[in-house]
Amino acid sequence: MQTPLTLVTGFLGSGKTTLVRRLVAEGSPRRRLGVIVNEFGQIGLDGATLARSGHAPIVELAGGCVCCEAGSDFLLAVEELLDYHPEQILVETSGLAEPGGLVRRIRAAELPLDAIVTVVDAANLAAALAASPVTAWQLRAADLIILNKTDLISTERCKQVSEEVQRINARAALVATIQGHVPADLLFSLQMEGEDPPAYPGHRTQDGFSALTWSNDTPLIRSAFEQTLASLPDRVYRAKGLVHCTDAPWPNEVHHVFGRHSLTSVRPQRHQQPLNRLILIGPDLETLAPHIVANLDRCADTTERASHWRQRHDELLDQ
Ligand SMILES: Nc1nc2c(ncn2[C@@H]2O[C@H](COP(=O)(O)OP(=O)(O)OP(=O)(O)O)[C@@H](O)[C@H]2O)c(=O)[nH]1
Repeated sequence: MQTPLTLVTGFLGSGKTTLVRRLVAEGSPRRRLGVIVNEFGQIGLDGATLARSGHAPIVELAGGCVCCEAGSDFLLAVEELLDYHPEQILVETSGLAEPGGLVRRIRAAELPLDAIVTVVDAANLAAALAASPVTAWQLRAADLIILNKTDLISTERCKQVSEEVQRINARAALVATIQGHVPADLLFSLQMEGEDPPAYPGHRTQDGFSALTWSNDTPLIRSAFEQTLASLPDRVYRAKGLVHCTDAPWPNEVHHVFGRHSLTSVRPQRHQQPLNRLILIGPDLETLAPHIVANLDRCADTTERASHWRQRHDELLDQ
């Protein structure tokens, strides 16, 4: 029997990696997982995040949506993963992928597809729907909708958002979650019903989204960096990356989703090059790029403090 696939989709920052990370960390009863993770930006970050969470084999496809630019590499990624003999393959699409195009590829390759799972940021559904038609396509394609981040809204609001989601897709099962907490058994017992979602070729060019990559090799002043994140233009819907600040030796995983940001300290890695990197995603970021890059560059700490930090950082890693 061929290894079945489950697609995990959902708009930028909705919590797809959080869900997959949990499944990888907790493992799935009876199923050895393999993961394909697709990123819109040129630098893949989610693969490293997932690798820190467990032992499942992971293949990363960066630099475009798996339904279009990265599509030709998708089958190669499946083949690569099959060398590890997984019993279930999770495919995490980029936040801008439209599932119909990917389903078409999967069907053409005669791979078994179990179900499409769509993760929704319950606190930002309206913003995501306004940001791109992809949000509604992802919802309509779903067999299971995971209404995530319900900790950020009231019970009353959660009910309204559930109703809105059900107006878009009345067929899918709906589960409200915090941090993508869904039992693996529920997720892997799904079977696709109904017709395949339609494909929307060329959706990326119509959307006008772009990814801006920023990196540098000097540790940052935390307060300045946080201030810069807080004042990012509204059009930057999503930013993520890994940065080092001079107040601590550990790197920080950075997330920014529709104006809300967080920095979480993670395990250090030796000789990480570049020291800091951030990917920012939104429509037509080219015009904003010089301003954003200048503000981020200004967060670098002084040469003297940076050299102290490097010494402390290297000593710590040598211990
Ligand atoms: N408050 C809250 N934050 C959450 C929840 N789930 C995820 N997050 C946070 O939301 C941010 C984005 O989560 P990810 O899992 O990286 O989202 P994603 O959909 O994989 O993002 P992209 O791959 O960039 O589209 C991170 O800071 C998560 O910690 C939740 O239930 N509640």
